[in-house]
Amino acid sequence: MSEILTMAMPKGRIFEEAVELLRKAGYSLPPEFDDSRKLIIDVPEENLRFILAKPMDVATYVEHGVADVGIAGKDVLLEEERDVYELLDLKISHCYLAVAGLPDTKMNDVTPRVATKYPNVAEAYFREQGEQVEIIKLNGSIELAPIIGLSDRIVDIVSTGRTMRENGLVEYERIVDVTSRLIVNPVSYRIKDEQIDELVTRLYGVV
Ligand SMILES: Nc1ncnc2c1ncn2[C@@H]1O[C@H](COP(=O)(O)OP(=O)(O)OP(=O)(O)O)[C@@H](O)[C@H]1O
Ligand SMILES: O=P(O)(O)OC[C@H]1O[C@H](OP(=O)(O)OP(=O)(O)O)[C@H](O)[C@@H]1O
Repeated sequence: MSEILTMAMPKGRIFEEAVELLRKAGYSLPPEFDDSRKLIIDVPEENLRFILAKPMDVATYVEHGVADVGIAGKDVLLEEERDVYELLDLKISHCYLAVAGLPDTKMNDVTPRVATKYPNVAEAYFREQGEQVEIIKLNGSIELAPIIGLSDRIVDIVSTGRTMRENGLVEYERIVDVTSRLIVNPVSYRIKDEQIDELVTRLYGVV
């Protein structure tokens, strides 16, 4: 009998797609996955335990080994740089990170300000461009920042482009494409290699 594998799942918009993918891969997940406020869901028939975390925290649980594997957006992995291995591109929750701002505006020459939920990604991007900027960390509604005069630019997720459009912003540069990834704790990968390989194989077959 193999050990229980603990998987950290991101609550929010990735969750539904991730559950659908796991079901496609043949995992039988109970109705609790469709409508519940539970943060831990055990599925003993599959030898799986699911923990439901904030998307930005998934890699933290996996790095610390309280979850063996997890599903996280590439945006989170780039921002957090956690000590985890990326095993598979699940090709769900497609979007990209971009620099945006009000149309036909230049960055302030003296103190260009960039608002974002992704301070590390933004910092690294502008450093590579040779531009020194002040990063302003926000937790959401990032598109507000240039409209209200808090920043010259934003670095944020774009999917359909609707939020930018409806708030009168334009895209200046595309930074990186984002999809969700299956990640693993390096120690778990050694100890529970057979179970994890099976998970990867089954998911690989349906992505
Ligand atoms: N508009 C989008 N379309 C598709 N995928 C997105 C979009 N926005 C974010 N994502 C992806 O989904 C992940 C989780 O986004 P979600 O909005 O559910 O979480 P969050 O914004 O961190 O949570 P919260 O809004 O509760 O603070 C992101 O890390 C990213 O990979
Ligand atoms: O291109 P679109 O399809 O419009 O999607 C992009 C929007 O989605 C995300 O916001 P979210 O809904 O997570 O809101 P928040 O940033 O305020 O949390 C992202 O931060 C953008 O604002």
